[in-house]
Amino acid sequence: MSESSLSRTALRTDAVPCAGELLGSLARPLAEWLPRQRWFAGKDRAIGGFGLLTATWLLPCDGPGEAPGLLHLLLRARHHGGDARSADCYQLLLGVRDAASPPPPELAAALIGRPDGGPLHGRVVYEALHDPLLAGHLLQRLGAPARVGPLRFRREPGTAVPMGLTPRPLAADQSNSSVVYGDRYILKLFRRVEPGINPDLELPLALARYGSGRVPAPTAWFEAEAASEITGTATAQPPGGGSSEESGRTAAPLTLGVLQPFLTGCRDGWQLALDALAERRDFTSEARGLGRATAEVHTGLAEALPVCVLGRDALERTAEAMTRRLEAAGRAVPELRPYRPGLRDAFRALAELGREGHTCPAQRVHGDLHLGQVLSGPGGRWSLIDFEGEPARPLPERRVPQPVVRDIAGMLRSFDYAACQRQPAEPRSASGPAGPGDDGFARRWAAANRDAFCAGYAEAAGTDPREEATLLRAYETDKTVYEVLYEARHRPTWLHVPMSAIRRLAAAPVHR
Ligand SMILES: Nc1ncnc2c1ncn2[C@@H]1O[C@H](COP(=O)(O)OP(=O)(O)O)[C@@H](O)[C@H]1O
Ligand SMILES: O=P(O)(O)O[C@H]1O[C@H](CO)[C@@H](O[C@H]2O[C@H](CO)[C@@H](O)[C@H](O)[C@H]2O)[C@H](O)[C@H]1O
Repeated sequence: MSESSLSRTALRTDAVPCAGELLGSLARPLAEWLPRQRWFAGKDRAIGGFGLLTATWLLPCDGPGEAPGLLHLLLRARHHGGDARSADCYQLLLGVRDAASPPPPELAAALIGRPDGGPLHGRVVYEALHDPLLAGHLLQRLGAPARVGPLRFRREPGTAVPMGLTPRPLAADQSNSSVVYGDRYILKLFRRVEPGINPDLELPLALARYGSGRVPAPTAWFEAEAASEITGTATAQPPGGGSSEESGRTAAPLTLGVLQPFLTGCRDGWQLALDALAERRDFTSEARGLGRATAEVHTGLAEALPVCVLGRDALERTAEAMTRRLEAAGRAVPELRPYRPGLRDAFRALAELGREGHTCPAQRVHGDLHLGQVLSGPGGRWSLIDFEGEPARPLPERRVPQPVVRDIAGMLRSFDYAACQRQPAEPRSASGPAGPGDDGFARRWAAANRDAFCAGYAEAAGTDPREEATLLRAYETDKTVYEVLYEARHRPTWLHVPMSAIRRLAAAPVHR
């Protein structure tokens, strides 16, 4: 969470009595469990303390032997040595059972721990989404718009949510957590949350209301209300942690989860691309269709949401921001440092474009488009999902209108990523994917699909992104820098994938 949004976030611990003690009893198990979660952003630093923003019983846990309780928490995890303003805010849904009737063995992997003292003493807490009883209860809540303490459950008018669908948590390696209900709906629970509507609700809702058939339309969602008053504070430290004081106000509600139809019979673009590569099969017809689908979504977003034009100042500021991201990534990833001078040229050329009087239309975009974010359904029809944007960027930044080439650059990078996968005939490396130089086929395959994607985009949009070479180059460079940081943090054995593109981009002259 950014400093400014954090300081505006008020505390709402009124929904649960003894919130401070509650947090105190959870601090130790959470300090061990949180850093192991894929969606936890602060893996590189120890947790220094927690602050509770809201705590809400969605199902009370009343006494020994009772049915499981469902406890909703929004808490801040402060990094060791950092202050409250550098803390991230996370959403947790905890199952709570009496230790005398603990969760059944099939929930063993979902166990978080046994709180020591406080109101949860003698209880077992675990990931609620893995418990069919509790995941089912959440669906009921989504089907019946209501307020529960600081939480508000909402449903799109004219929709209904069927009850009794069997839940299963999605096993995918995700930035958030999802549950599929009876293969009919999928609920995405956002993990690291910030004040403001999440673009993964805002954009699909706007597109669906506009009439786009390229996105699953949100059926229901829930959010934490903006609190106008500071109602209290509760902090707790894990073992060895320091102290923190928190206070503030918030203006915007936080989007916490979105329910949307589950698209059955689909495969994601990443799997399809890898299959095509493994079978040495042409993929250009699919890539062309994907370009068309992307252009249609862009047209819908431009119709449904505000657009603007980036002039000299805005293009210069964009180039500066890209340069700052490059410098920051260079500080974090030493491998990137030698290539910075060549990469900066791409950003300089963008600023120069602005100074020469060029302008560029900007609008809301997907923000993190890649082959894993597109699903191919019956007849090969593409749908786009996950409009959250790059999870590491502050939410206000993700909601700013941008040139459409940002998404195009993302997808072009993805074809390059796919081409870095080792061919099945070769032994699979335990240390991540191979390099793009493995064979000429993969390199040609990526180039052909990058072209086909742009051609498809041009067919539907009427403008060919390849004609905006300076813009595209700057955005592709910026995306690759982001990927370097992402891989260094999350999948170090994949770091060489964006690094091979960095070498190419840094060496190739920038043509204007
Ligand atoms: N509406 C949907 N229908 C079918 N599968 C979906 C749908 N939405 C998401 N998925 C599946 O769930 C996975 C994770 O969803 P995503 O929105 O990308 O989550 P995250 O932001 O956590 O990465 C996707 O890769 C896709 O396989
Ligand atoms: O899908 P997410 O919203 O979690 O996006 C993040 O993770 C992606 C990886 O899962 C990452 O994408 C990068 O790897 C992909 C292959 O796994 C590749 O297709 C993309 O082009 C590449 O950027 C994405 O950057 C990150 O934000």
